Amino acid sequence: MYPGHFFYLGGTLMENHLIAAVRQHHPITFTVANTVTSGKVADALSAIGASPIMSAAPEEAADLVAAAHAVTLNLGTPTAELCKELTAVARAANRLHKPLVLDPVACGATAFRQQINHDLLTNHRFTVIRGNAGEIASLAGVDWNGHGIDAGSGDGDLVTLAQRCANRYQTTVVLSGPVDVITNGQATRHNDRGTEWLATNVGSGDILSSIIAALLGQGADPVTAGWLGCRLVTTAGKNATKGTHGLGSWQEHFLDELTMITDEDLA
Ligand SMILES: Nc1ncnc2c1ncn2[C@@H]1O[C@H](COP(=O)(O)OP(=O)(O)OP(=O)(O)O)[C@@H](O)[C@H]1O
Ligand SMILES: Cc1ncsc1CCO
Ligand SMILES: [Mg+2]
Repeated sequence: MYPGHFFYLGGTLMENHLIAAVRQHHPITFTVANTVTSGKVADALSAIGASPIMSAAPEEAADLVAAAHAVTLNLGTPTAELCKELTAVARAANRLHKPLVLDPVACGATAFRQQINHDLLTNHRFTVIRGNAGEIASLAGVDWNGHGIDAGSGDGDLVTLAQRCANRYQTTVVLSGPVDVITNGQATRHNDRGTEWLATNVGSGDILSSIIAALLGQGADPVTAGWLGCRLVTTAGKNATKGTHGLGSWQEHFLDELTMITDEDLA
């Protein structure tokens, strides 16, 4: 824990104060990013008040984890070389007790991605796994028609799916989509805000995963961080639709809304 971190108060975390705390303390949020959305994730983190840093060099993995308040492994563009980095970062995060988030992008799409995710989840402990329904189904070993980086389609109850994944890996799962499901296998929360622009925008999920890490870095418990991360992203996304003409203007408004968001907006 760090000075200024928030603790449980009478059993309830002061969710609203977490945003203020992030703006005041700027938790260093280290993302091993994908090569597509790295800049978008850094901008979104900066907009909410966090201090982003991205790196893919195993040589500095331990030093960066030591400096960071929380870490995200985003598996959007994996390579054999990057696997050294992923392992070094995950090992350091567990050793130094830093919150660790996994974004298993398109993990069911190829045997290569399946193997990397399997190895990471077998050898390291993750605080949160954040993925869409197709990704969480793949990790849970449930049949699903994934669609590249998108959720695709499948049968079954999303809460059961998320709980199964959480129990399998002893972690908290944030299953994102039109309704977000956040569960640690026992406690479960939902967030039903949003806009289809979030699905159209490439990297909304990547942004969400790293924002959840920033909230964990500020001392939030995993279910609270997952729920509040979803609430932040979907509220900013929804408010950004005003005066939007297309994806370009929505993206600009979205960053503005993330910057200006208030407790009343989130309520
Ligand atoms: N159809 C939708 N309607 C409303 N909100 C949505 C919809 N789809 C996704 N979202 C919101 O978008 C955010 C990102 O979730 P999503 O499931 O799209 O991630 P993802 O598929 O991993 O995205 P990406 O791969 O582009 O990073 C979540 O906060 C979720 O609530
Ligand atoms: C489009 C795309 N391809 C690999 S990662 C990525 C960004 C969404 O995660
Ligand atoms: Mg994704």
